[in-house]
Amino acid sequence: MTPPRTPADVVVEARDVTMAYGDADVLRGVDLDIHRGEVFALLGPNGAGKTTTVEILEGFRRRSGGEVRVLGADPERGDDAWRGRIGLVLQSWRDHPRWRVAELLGHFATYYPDPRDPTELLALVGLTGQADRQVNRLSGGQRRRLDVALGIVGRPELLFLDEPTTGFDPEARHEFHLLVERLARDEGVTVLLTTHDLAEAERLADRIAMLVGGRIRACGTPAELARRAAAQAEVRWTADDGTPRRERSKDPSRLVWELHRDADGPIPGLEVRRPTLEDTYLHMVHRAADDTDGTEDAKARAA
Ligand SMILES: Nc1ncnc2c1ncn2[C@@H]1O[C@H](COP(=O)(O)OP(=O)(O)OP(=O)(O)O)[C@@H](O)[C@H]1O
Repeated sequence: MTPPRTPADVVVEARDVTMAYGDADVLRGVDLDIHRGEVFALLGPNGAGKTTTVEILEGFRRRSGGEVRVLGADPERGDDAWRGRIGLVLQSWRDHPRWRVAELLGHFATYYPDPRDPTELLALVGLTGQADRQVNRLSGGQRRRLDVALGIVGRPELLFLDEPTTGFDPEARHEFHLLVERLARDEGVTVLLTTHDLAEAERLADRIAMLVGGRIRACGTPAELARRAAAQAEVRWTADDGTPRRERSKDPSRLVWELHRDADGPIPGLEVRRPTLEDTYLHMVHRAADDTDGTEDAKARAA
Protein backbone atom coordinates (compact mmCIF):
# COMPACT_ATOMS: atom_id res chain seq x y z
CA MET A 1 0.00 0.00 0.00
CA THR A 2 1.28 3.50 -0.83
CA PRO A 3 2.13 5.41 2.37
CA PRO A 4 0.12 8.61 2.90
CA ARG A 5 1.75 11.70 1.40
CA THR A 6 3.24 14.33 3.67
CA PRO A 7 3.51 18.04 2.85
CA ALA A 8 7.23 17.47 2.14
CA ASP A 9 6.25 15.17 -0.74
CA VAL A 10 4.49 18.02 -2.51
CA VAL A 11 7.14 19.73 -4.60
CA VAL A 12 4.88 22.02 -6.61
CA GLU A 13 1.60 23.38 -5.34
CA ALA A 14 -0.44 25.90 -7.31
CA ARG A 15 -3.85 27.18 -6.29
CA ASP A 16 -6.16 29.24 -8.45
CA VAL A 17 -3.30 30.78 -10.41
CA THR A 18 -4.34 33.46 -12.85
CA MET A 19 -2.35 35.36 -15.44
CA ALA A 20 -3.43 38.18 -17.69
CA TYR A 21 -1.33 39.82 -20.37
CA GLY A 22 -3.02 43.21 -20.69
CA ASP A 23 -6.69 42.36 -20.95
CA ALA A 24 -6.05 38.84 -22.25
CA ASP A 25 -6.73 36.24 -19.55
CA VAL A 26 -4.33 33.39 -20.27
CA LEU A 27 -4.56 31.43 -17.00
CA ARG A 28 -8.00 31.45 -15.38
CA GLY A 29 -7.44 29.49 -12.17
CA VAL A 30 -4.82 26.77 -12.48
CA ASP A 31 -4.50 24.18 -9.69
CA LEU A 32 -1.58 21.76 -9.63
CA ASP A 33 0.06 19.38 -7.14
CA ILE A 34 3.24 17.65 -8.21
CA HIS A 35 4.82 15.10 -5.92
CA ARG A 36 8.45 14.23 -5.20
CA GLY A 37 9.98 11.83 -7.73
CA GLU A 38 7.08 12.15 -10.10
CA VAL A 39 7.36 12.80 -13.83
CA PHE A 40 4.51 15.18 -14.56
CA ALA A 41 3.58 16.25 -18.08
CA LEU A 42 1.69 19.41 -18.93
CA LEU A 43 -0.10 19.13 -22.24
CA GLY A 44 -2.11 21.68 -24.14
CA PRO A 45 -2.55 23.24 -27.56
CA ASN A 46 -0.42 26.13 -28.82
CA GLY A 47 -1.04 29.24 -26.76
CA ALA A 48 -2.75 27.35 -23.91
CA GLY A 49 -0.42 28.89 -21.34
CA LYS A 50 2.02 26.02 -20.64
CA THR A 51 5.15 28.15 -20.89
CA THR A 52 3.46 30.91 -18.87
CA THR A 53 2.61 28.37 -16.15
CA VAL A 54 6.12 26.95 -16.12
CA GLU A 55 7.69 30.42 -16.04
CA ILE A 56 5.52 31.31 -13.03
CA LEU A 57 6.64 28.12 -11.25
CA GLU A 58 10.29 28.85 -12.14
CA GLY A 59 10.01 32.35 -10.71
CA PHE A 60 10.62 34.07 -14.06
CA ARG A 61 7.15 35.56 -14.35
CA ARG A 62 4.92 37.31 -11.82
CA ARG A 63 1.46 35.80 -11.69
CA SER A 64 -1.63 38.00 -11.63
CA GLY A 65 -3.23 36.03 -8.79
CA GLY A 66 -3.30 32.80 -6.82
CA GLU A 67 -0.87 30.95 -4.56
CA VAL A 68 2.26 29.03 -5.58
CA ARG A 69 4.77 27.00 -3.55
CA VAL A 70 7.72 25.33 -5.25
CA LEU A 71 10.12 23.38 -3.03
CA GLY A 72 8.51 25.13 -0.07
CA ALA A 73 8.96 28.70 -1.31
CA ASP A 74 7.01 31.23 -3.32
CA PRO A 75 8.95 31.37 -6.63
CA GLU A 76 8.59 35.16 -6.73
CA ARG A 77 10.74 35.26 -3.60
CA GLY A 78 13.10 32.32 -4.35
CA ASP A 79 16.72 33.02 -3.33
CA ASP A 80 19.94 31.63 -4.85
CA ALA A 81 19.86 28.53 -2.63
CA TRP A 82 16.32 27.80 -3.81
CA ARG A 83 17.28 28.43 -7.44
CA GLY A 84 20.21 26.01 -7.07
CA ARG A 85 17.75 23.19 -6.31
CA ILE A 86 15.99 23.70 -9.63
CA GLY A 87 17.15 22.66 -13.10
CA LEU A 88 15.87 24.31 -16.25
CA VAL A 89 15.86 23.09 -19.80
CA LEU A 90 14.44 26.03 -21.65
CA GLN A 91 13.42 26.16 -25.28
CA SER A 92 17.02 26.44 -26.48
CA TRP A 93 20.42 27.57 -25.36
CA ARG A 94 21.46 30.64 -27.35
CA ASP A 95 24.26 32.19 -25.31
CA HIS A 96 27.97 31.42 -25.39
CA PRO A 97 27.95 30.25 -29.05
CA ARG A 98 31.75 30.14 -29.26
CA TRP A 99 32.32 28.18 -26.09
CA ARG A 100 33.31 24.57 -26.46
CA VAL A 101 30.85 22.03 -25.11
CA ALA A 102 32.97 20.60 -22.26
CA GLU A 103 34.21 24.07 -21.37
CA LEU A 104 30.69 25.47 -21.08
CA LEU A 105 29.53 22.55 -18.98
CA GLY A 106 32.58 22.84 -16.72
CA HIS A 107 31.89 26.55 -16.36
CA PHE A 108 28.27 25.97 -15.31
CA ALA A 109 29.34 23.23 -12.90
CA THR A 110 31.24 25.83 -10.88
CA TYR A 111 27.94 27.56 -10.01
CA TYR A 112 26.78 24.59 -7.90
CA PRO A 113 27.94 23.15 -4.59
CA ASP A 114 27.84 19.48 -5.69
CA PRO A 115 27.85 19.38 -9.50
CA ARG A 116 27.95 16.31 -11.67
CA ASP A 117 31.25 15.46 -13.26
CA PRO A 118 31.14 17.17 -16.71
CA THR A 119 32.86 14.23 -18.46
CA GLU A 120 30.37 11.73 -17.03
CA LEU A 121 27.54 14.07 -17.87
CA LEU A 122 28.63 14.33 -21.51
CA ALA A 123 28.60 10.54 -21.69
CA LEU A 124 25.17 10.48 -20.04
CA VAL A 125 23.65 12.73 -22.71
CA GLY A 126 25.62 11.18 -25.58
CA LEU A 127 27.88 14.16 -26.33
CA THR A 128 31.31 12.70 -25.56
CA GLY A 129 32.29 12.97 -29.23
CA GLN A 130 31.35 16.66 -29.28
CA ALA A 131 33.22 17.68 -26.10
CA ASP A 132 35.62 19.97 -28.01
CA ARG A 133 33.12 21.38 -30.48
CA GLN A 134 31.96 24.95 -30.38
CA VAL A 135 28.35 25.28 -29.25
CA ASN A 136 27.34 27.01 -32.50
CA ARG A 137 28.65 24.05 -34.53
CA LEU A 138 26.31 21.52 -32.89
CA SER A 139 23.29 20.14 -34.72
CA GLY A 140 19.84 21.04 -33.36
CA GLY A 141 19.49 17.71 -31.56
CA GLN A 142 23.02 17.87 -30.13
CA ARG A 143 22.33 21.35 -28.88
CA ARG A 144 19.19 20.14 -27.16
CA ARG A 145 21.23 17.40 -25.44
CA LEU A 146 23.57 20.10 -24.23
CA ASP A 147 20.54 22.02 -22.91
CA VAL A 148 19.60 18.91 -20.94
CA ALA A 149 23.16 18.50 -19.61
CA LEU A 150 23.19 22.16 -18.49
CA GLY A 151 19.82 21.61 -16.81
CA ILE A 152 21.02 18.70 -14.68
CA VAL A 153 24.66 19.62 -13.99
CA GLY A 154 23.72 20.99 -10.55
CA ARG A 155 21.83 17.80 -9.49
CA PRO A 156 18.46 19.54 -9.29
CA GLU A 157 15.65 18.20 -7.11
CA LEU A 158 13.14 19.60 -9.56
CA LEU A 159 13.76 19.69 -13.28
CA PHE A 160 11.69 21.73 -15.74
CA LEU A 161 11.80 20.41 -19.29
CA ASP A 162 10.11 22.69 -21.82
CA GLU A 163 9.55 20.70 -25.00
CA PRO A 164 12.84 18.88 -24.48
CA THR A 165 12.91 16.54 -27.46
CA THR A 166 12.07 18.98 -30.23
CA GLY A 167 14.48 18.17 -33.05
CA PHE A 168 15.60 14.83 -31.65
CA ASP A 169 15.92 11.85 -33.97
CA PRO A 170 14.15 8.67 -32.75
CA GLU A 171 17.29 7.23 -31.17
CA ALA A 172 18.15 10.46 -29.35
CA ARG A 173 14.54 10.64 -28.15
CA HIS A 174 14.73 7.09 -26.84
CA GLU A 175 18.03 7.82 -25.06
CA PHE A 176 16.54 10.96 -23.59
CA HIS A 177 13.52 9.05 -22.28
CA LEU A 178 15.82 6.55 -20.59
CA LEU A 179 17.73 9.42 -19.02
CA VAL A 180 14.58 11.06 -17.62
CA GLU A 181 13.38 7.71 -16.28
CA ARG A 182 16.75 7.15 -14.61
CA LEU A 183 16.75 10.64 -13.05
CA ALA A 184 13.28 10.13 -11.62
CA ARG A 185 13.64 6.49 -10.56
CA ASP A 186 17.24 6.35 -9.31
CA GLU A 187 17.75 9.90 -8.07
CA GLY A 188 14.22 10.87 -7.05
CA VAL A 189 14.29 13.97 -9.29
CA THR A 190 10.85 15.50 -9.81
CA VAL A 191 10.30 16.37 -13.45
CA LEU A 192 7.82 18.79 -14.98
CA LEU A 193 7.69 18.32 -18.70
CA THR A 194 5.79 20.27 -21.33
CA THR A 195 5.38 18.55 -24.64
CA HIS A 196 3.20 18.32 -27.72
CA ASP A 197 4.16 14.70 -28.17
CA LEU A 198 1.37 12.59 -26.68
CA ALA A 199 3.36 9.38 -27.09
CA GLU A 200 6.20 10.98 -25.14
CA ALA A 201 3.84 12.07 -22.35
CA GLU A 202 2.28 8.62 -22.22
CA ARG A 203 5.66 6.93 -22.15
CA LEU A 204 7.32 9.16 -19.55
CA ALA A 205 4.72 10.70 -17.31
CA ASP A 206 3.36 9.26 -14.10
CA ARG A 207 0.60 11.84 -14.42
CA ILE A 208 -0.55 14.19 -17.11
CA ALA A 209 -2.44 17.46 -16.82
CA MET A 210 -4.25 18.96 -19.78
CA LEU A 211 -4.25 22.75 -19.85
CA VAL A 212 -6.91 24.08 -22.19
CA GLY A 213 -8.62 27.47 -22.19
CA GLY A 214 -6.61 28.66 -19.18
CA ARG A 215 -7.64 25.79 -16.90
CA ILE A 216 -6.53 22.27 -16.09
CA ARG A 217 -9.30 20.28 -17.72
CA ALA A 218 -8.10 16.83 -16.74
CA CYS A 219 -5.35 15.36 -14.61
CA GLY A 220 -4.45 11.74 -13.98
CA THR A 221 -2.31 8.81 -15.04
CA PRO A 222 -2.20 8.19 -18.78
CA ALA A 223 -4.46 5.16 -18.32
CA GLU A 224 -7.00 7.12 -16.24
CA LEU A 225 -7.16 9.85 -18.83
CA ALA A 226 -7.58 7.42 -21.68
CA ARG A 227 -10.44 5.73 -19.81
CA ARG A 228 -12.15 9.06 -19.24
CA ALA A 229 -12.16 10.01 -22.93
CA ALA A 230 -15.11 7.82 -23.52
CA ALA A 231 -16.15 4.91 -21.40
CA GLN A 232 -17.17 3.27 -24.65
CA ALA A 233 -14.97 1.26 -26.95
CA GLU A 234 -15.52 1.43 -30.68
CA VAL A 235 -16.28 -1.76 -32.57
CA ARG A 236 -15.72 -1.74 -36.33
CA TRP A 237 -16.61 -4.43 -38.79
CA THR A 238 -17.70 -4.95 -42.40
CA ALA A 239 -21.39 -5.64 -42.99
CA ASP A 240 -22.69 -8.37 -45.34
CA ASP A 241 -23.13 -5.85 -48.16
CA GLY A 242 -19.48 -4.76 -47.81
CA THR A 243 -20.16 -1.41 -46.10
CA PRO A 244 -17.91 -0.51 -43.16
CA ARG A 245 -19.81 -0.24 -39.86
CA ARG A 246 -18.85 1.20 -36.50
CA GLU A 247 -20.63 1.31 -33.16
CA ARG A 248 -19.69 2.53 -29.70
CA SER A 249 -20.37 0.18 -26.85
CA LYS A 250 -19.81 -0.01 -23.11
CA ASP A 251 -19.81 -3.76 -23.49
CA PRO A 252 -17.88 -4.46 -26.69
CA SER A 253 -17.50 -8.17 -25.98
CA ARG A 254 -21.30 -8.53 -25.93
CA LEU A 255 -21.61 -6.63 -29.20
CA VAL A 256 -18.94 -8.83 -30.77
CA TRP A 257 -20.73 -11.93 -29.45
CA GLU A 258 -24.02 -10.73 -30.99
CA LEU A 259 -22.33 -9.96 -34.31
CA HIS A 260 -20.70 -13.38 -34.28
CA ARG A 261 -24.01 -15.04 -33.51
CA ASP A 262 -25.84 -13.13 -36.25
CA ALA A 263 -23.11 -13.77 -38.80
CA ASP A 264 -22.93 -17.37 -37.72
CA GLY A 265 -19.17 -17.28 -38.14
CA PRO A 266 -16.17 -14.96 -38.27
CA ILE A 267 -16.93 -11.24 -38.50
CA PRO A 268 -15.17 -9.64 -41.46
CA GLY A 269 -12.99 -6.61 -40.72
CA LEU A 270 -13.53 -6.86 -36.95
CA GLU A 271 -11.65 -4.31 -34.85
CA VAL A 272 -12.23 -3.28 -31.22
CA ARG A 273 -10.65 0.06 -30.47
CA ARG A 274 -10.14 1.33 -26.94
CA PRO A 275 -9.96 5.09 -26.35
CA THR A 276 -6.43 6.44 -26.38
CA LEU A 277 -4.76 9.38 -24.70
CA GLU A 278 -5.05 11.20 -28.01
CA ASP A 279 -8.83 10.71 -27.93
CA THR A 280 -8.93 12.25 -24.45
CA TYR A 281 -6.78 15.14 -25.52
CA LEU A 282 -8.83 15.95 -28.60
CA HIS A 283 -12.03 15.52 -26.62
CA MET A 284 -10.81 18.01 -23.97
CA VAL A 285 -9.65 20.53 -26.57
CA HIS A 286 -12.93 20.38 -28.49
CA ARG A 287 -15.03 20.44 -25.35
CA ALA A 288 -13.14 23.48 -24.07
CA ALA A 289 -13.71 25.24 -27.38
CA ASP A 290 -17.46 24.64 -27.00
CA ASP A 291 -17.44 25.41 -23.29
CA THR A 292 -19.28 28.65 -22.80
CA ASP A 293 -19.66 28.59 -19.04
CA GLY A 294 -15.99 27.72 -18.49
CA THR A 295 -16.77 25.15 -15.81
CA GLU A 296 -13.62 23.45 -14.67
CA ASP A 297 -13.60 19.70 -14.69
CA ALA A 298 -14.25 18.80 -11.07
CA LYS A 299 -11.74 16.02 -11.20
CA ALA A 300 -9.02 18.19 -12.65
CA ARG A 301 -7.34 18.98 -9.38
CA ALA A 302 -4.48 16.58 -8.85
CA ALA A 303 -5.06 13.82 -6.32
N1 LIG B 1 4.96 38.29 -22.73
C1 LIG B 1 3.75 38.15 -23.26
N2 LIG B 1 2.97 39.22 -23.52
C2 LIG B 1 1.74 39.08 -24.04
N3 LIG B 1 1.18 37.89 -24.35
C3 LIG B 1 1.90 36.79 -24.12
C4 LIG B 1 3.23 36.85 -23.56
N4 LIG B 1 3.69 35.59 -23.44
C5 LIG B 1 2.71 34.78 -23.90
N5 LIG B 1 1.65 35.49 -24.31
C6 LIG B 1 0.38 34.96 -24.84
O1 LIG B 1 -0.16 34.10 -23.84
C7 LIG B 1 -0.73 32.95 -24.44
C8 LIG B 1 -0.08 31.70 -23.82
O2 LIG B 1 1.28 31.64 -24.25
P1 LIG B 1 2.24 30.46 -23.77
O3 LIG B 1 3.56 30.70 -24.44
O4 LIG B 1 2.23 30.38 -22.29
O5 LIG B 1 1.48 29.20 -24.38
P2 LIG B 1 2.03 27.71 -24.63
O6 LIG B 1 0.94 26.81 -24.13
O7 LIG B 1 3.36 27.53 -24.01
O8 LIG B 1 2.11 27.68 -26.20
P3 LIG B 1 3.03 26.80 -27.21
O9 LIG B 1 2.53 25.40 -27.13
O10 LIG B 1 2.72 27.42 -28.53
O11 LIG B 1 4.47 26.95 -26.79
C9 LIG B 1 -0.55 33.09 -25.92
O12 LIG B 1 -1.73 33.60 -26.46
C10 LIG B 1 0.59 34.08 -26.05
O13 LIG B 1 0.46 34.83 -27.23
